[in-house]
Amino acid sequence: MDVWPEMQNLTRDVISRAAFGSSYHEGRRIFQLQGEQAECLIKAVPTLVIPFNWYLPTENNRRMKQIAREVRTLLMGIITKREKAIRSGEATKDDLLGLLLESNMREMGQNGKSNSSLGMTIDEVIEECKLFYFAGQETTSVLLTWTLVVLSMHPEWQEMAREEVLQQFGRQKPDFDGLSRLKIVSMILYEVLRLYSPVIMLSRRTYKTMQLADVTIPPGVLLGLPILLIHHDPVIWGPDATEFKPTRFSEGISKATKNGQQAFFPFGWGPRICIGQNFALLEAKMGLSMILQHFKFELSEKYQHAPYPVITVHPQHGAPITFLRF
Ligand code: HEM
Repeated sequence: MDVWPEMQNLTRDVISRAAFGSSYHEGRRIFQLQGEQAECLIKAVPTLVIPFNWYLPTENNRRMKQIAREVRTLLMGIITKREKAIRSGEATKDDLLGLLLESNMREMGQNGKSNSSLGMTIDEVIEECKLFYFAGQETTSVLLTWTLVVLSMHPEWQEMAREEVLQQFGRQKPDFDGLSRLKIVSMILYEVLRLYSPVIMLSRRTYKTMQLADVTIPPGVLLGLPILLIHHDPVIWGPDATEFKPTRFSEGISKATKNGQQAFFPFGWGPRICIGQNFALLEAKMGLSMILQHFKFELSEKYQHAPYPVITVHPQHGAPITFLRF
């Protein structure tokens, strides 16, 4: 089976339930559209050097605007339904959207104005929802897909991970405490995040003159932080930088590099570090543990190794893997 769409469905379902309380089916169209939007964006990137190209009514630009409108309408529907349910006391408030709306309504209420500058506008709530839909699933499905591919290529690590999982949980459903104790599985996930960082690059703009070693950077300069490149640099990781070697993380992240340099940042760094990193790692450990508990797996003959970036690193020709129940 091609595990790539399967992992996408899994992580969509998880984020949909955790963040929006709705089932995967309710968000299905939004996910399809967000995926198509990412493809359109990638197509548009080479044309951005043409001045004002962004505003031209090209087919790609028109489709992007259409998608943005449709996603907005769909999210608006979910939000208004939820606002009504909160007001009538019918809604559960333990998912992200519930918490966001409830706190927003309280904020607005306390300030006695519906347009209080302290609350969020409906557009801001929509933007937060879009970000969580995208940030919360695409990245984690990529992590799980590459983990299954890499463990198929390295059956000895697959077996070690399975042994650890079976020792911890047997055939029982994994729980939070047990998942936090999985050492080999964590090392494997870190190594996959290093070699196949779902996000390949971050950007930052200087807001004042900055000094970087002996380079002075004026305000307003856009800097690219090439995560994937740094994660593969032999100067930092050693001559085996491109090899799958989870043992480099056996004493934690800070000891994984050659001279203790902070060079592992798949979730970003600083004040804007990924808000969902613990959620993502827990989800990946849970998904992987449940697969390892029940299946052995290997790459199908049809598999072609071709990681390529569509905002995150996708397997270009899918990830066909054969599963054997045991
Ligand atoms: C393997 C999985 C994931 C990876 C590799 C990842 C990676 C990242 C990265 C690199 C950033 C940008 C940080 C920066 O600009 O410095 C980010 C931001 C963000 N991520 Fe994740 N992420 C993952 C999973 C998740 C999940 C599961 C959620 C939600 C539950 C999530 C929500 C967010 C949000 C909301 C932001 C924006 C934070 C901000 O701008 O302040 N991410 N993520």
